[in-house]
Amino acid sequence: MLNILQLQIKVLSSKEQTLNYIEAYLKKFLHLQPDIVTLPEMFNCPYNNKSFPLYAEFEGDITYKFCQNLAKKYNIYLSAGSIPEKDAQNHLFNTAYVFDNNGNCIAKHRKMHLFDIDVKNSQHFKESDTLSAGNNITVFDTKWGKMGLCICYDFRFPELARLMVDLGAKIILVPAAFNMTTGPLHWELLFQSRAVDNQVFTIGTAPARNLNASYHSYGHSIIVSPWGKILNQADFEETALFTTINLNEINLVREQIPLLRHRRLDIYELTQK
Ligand SMILES: NC(=O)CCC(=O)C(=O)O
Repeated sequence: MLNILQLQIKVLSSKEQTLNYIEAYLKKFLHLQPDIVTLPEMFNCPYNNKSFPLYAEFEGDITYKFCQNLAKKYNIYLSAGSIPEKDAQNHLFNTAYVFDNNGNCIAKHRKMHLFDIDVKNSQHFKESDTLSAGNNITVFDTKWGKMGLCICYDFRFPELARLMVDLGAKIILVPAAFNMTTGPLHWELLFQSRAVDNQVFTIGTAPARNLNASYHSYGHSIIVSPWGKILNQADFEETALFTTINLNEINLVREQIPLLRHRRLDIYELTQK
């Protein structure tokens, strides 16, 4: 059994205030004894290209340290959403970290597929105006087994999820911030599809909607079982989702519907370069 707490928080314009707020908000739910706490994509920065360079931090700076301490202080695994990260060459990345309950960083993922879309008379966003793409598939060990980590638009690519599962991931963590055009159509569908195809738990954590922000998050943080069942889902407001999952469900569904074994790997293969 694994207790998951997803914090669908609002992103404030002051980074310091957001970090303080996260700690205060988390404290309200600690009595539930979460094992893993998850945060949204770009949780310390308004989601827009103007803000990414302004809020960006080197690895090990204030937000990183805050997350490390939070994990250790409250004895939780923290999937620390994502933040704008800068490197020594001043490249910016959309980067997700996971910390264990001793505050050790056990995973780092730089968003591989940048969110560049242009829907006619509707949602336009071009992350590549400011951000560079990461090049690594991220699967990491925990005491509950292997988990995969990707960020929002990354999750649209079924090849990535399948490669994570081939590397042993049993849960896929997705800090995300879908929008009001694609969210209502694709959000649930994607989390259920990836869960059903790969027979894993999928966990998407989004920011709460802020109508004063330039980008309106769809919210709807979600957790789906390997059967494809939505176990819990938020609406758009600030909230915390607490869900207990049974990892045995992965084996059960895989024994009863042996999709991964039934693949015709003699005919086709998916390989990582
Ligand atoms: N932040 C993102 O990557 C947004 C992805 C999104 O909204 C989509 O439709 O995909």
